[in-house]
Amino acid sequence: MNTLLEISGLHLNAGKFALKNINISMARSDYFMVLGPTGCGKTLLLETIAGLYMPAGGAIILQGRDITRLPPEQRSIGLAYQDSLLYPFLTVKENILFGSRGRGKAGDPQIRRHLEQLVEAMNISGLLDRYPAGLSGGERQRVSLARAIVKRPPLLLLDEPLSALDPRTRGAMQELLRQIHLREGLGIIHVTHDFTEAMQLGTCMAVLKNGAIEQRGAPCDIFFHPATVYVAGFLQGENLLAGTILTINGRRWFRQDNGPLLFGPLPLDCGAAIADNPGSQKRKMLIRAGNLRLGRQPPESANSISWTASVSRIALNRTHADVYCHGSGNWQASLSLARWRELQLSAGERVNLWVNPENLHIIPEN
Ligand SMILES: Nc1ncnc2c1ncn2[C@@H]1O[C@H](COP(=O)(O)OP(=O)(O)OP(=O)(O)O)[C@@H](O)[C@H]1O
Repeated sequence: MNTLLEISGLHLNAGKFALKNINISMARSDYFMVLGPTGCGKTLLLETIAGLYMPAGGAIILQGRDITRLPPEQRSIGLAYQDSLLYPFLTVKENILFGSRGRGKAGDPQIRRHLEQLVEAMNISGLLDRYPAGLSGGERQRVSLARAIVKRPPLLLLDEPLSALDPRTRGAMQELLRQIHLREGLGIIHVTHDFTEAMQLGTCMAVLKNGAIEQRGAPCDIFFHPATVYVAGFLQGENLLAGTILTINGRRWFRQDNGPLLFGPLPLDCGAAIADNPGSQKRKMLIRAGNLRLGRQPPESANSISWTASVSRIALNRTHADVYCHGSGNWQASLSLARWRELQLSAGERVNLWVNPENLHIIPEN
């Protein structure tokens, strides 16, 4: 891997809060999402990388250079916040060039040329002579992004850059960020509490819990294979069952607590939790709603684990329908709109639910 940023054993004390043993390794081609609930330390992490806080321990290496103790202006890192303040008495153009002006680089022909390309690509060339007061939220956000990247930093840090935008502007900004990432060739660390955004943009992801990284990996992998109940909960894991792992004739099964269902045989790779720690122990099992199948007829495959339940309600979304059922527990299945229209389901109806063993994921209880 062509490493852009290597953070190892980073510790930061901030009053009663601490960032603990943060390890991140990313390439220039990575779009790294940091995900977590409010107060878990996302902003502090970005600000420590940017140099606004001095860590108590650990190292931050950017492009092979140890920047751990350097002041922010010597780090070559761009930082943009959700509500980045623009200077009200400066035009958009002056705002974008502000940092460069302070360092005597605003007249640099390379920066000027880059500014022209950037404002064109970000669709803000018509705003350059305006003042921040009359700009919309989406326009302000694009201006603060342009300010953060005009000097072509190798690393861009974004703190919830999309959360104040309406869904349509957010979609357009996501596309813009993707293009900037590819075209400008800069690594991005993007902080959010929205896991859909993390799934849509990220090539890698870290989930934070109380100042420490709880899980790190590819977004899709974390989505289907959360390592802990905390991560499964934060990623809104839909069917999270409590139960026990049993060994029957040398094969492992999951028995649902307070219910009749037995799931298995479990595949060997259904979660490190069992391989490491076999025996009859308490576990959680996750079935993502998209992996829970639903129909009027039982499944055709003999390998599927199936049971019956009643439809309690149906919630329509833009791209799919969530069908909530009750029977041997509470269940949520996600159907494509085409499948939902084909089935013509109604509340109270009896249906078959089923899941294939390869879609069962086991998580330790704690
Ligand atoms: N300078 C500081 N001194 C002391 N405590 C701080 C400081 N900055 C932040 N904190 C505390 O550290 C914790 C983490 O804050 P941080 O802003 O990093 O959270 P966050 O994950 O970004 O939250 P949000 O999603 O709400 O922005 C919070 O409890 C916050 O009050």
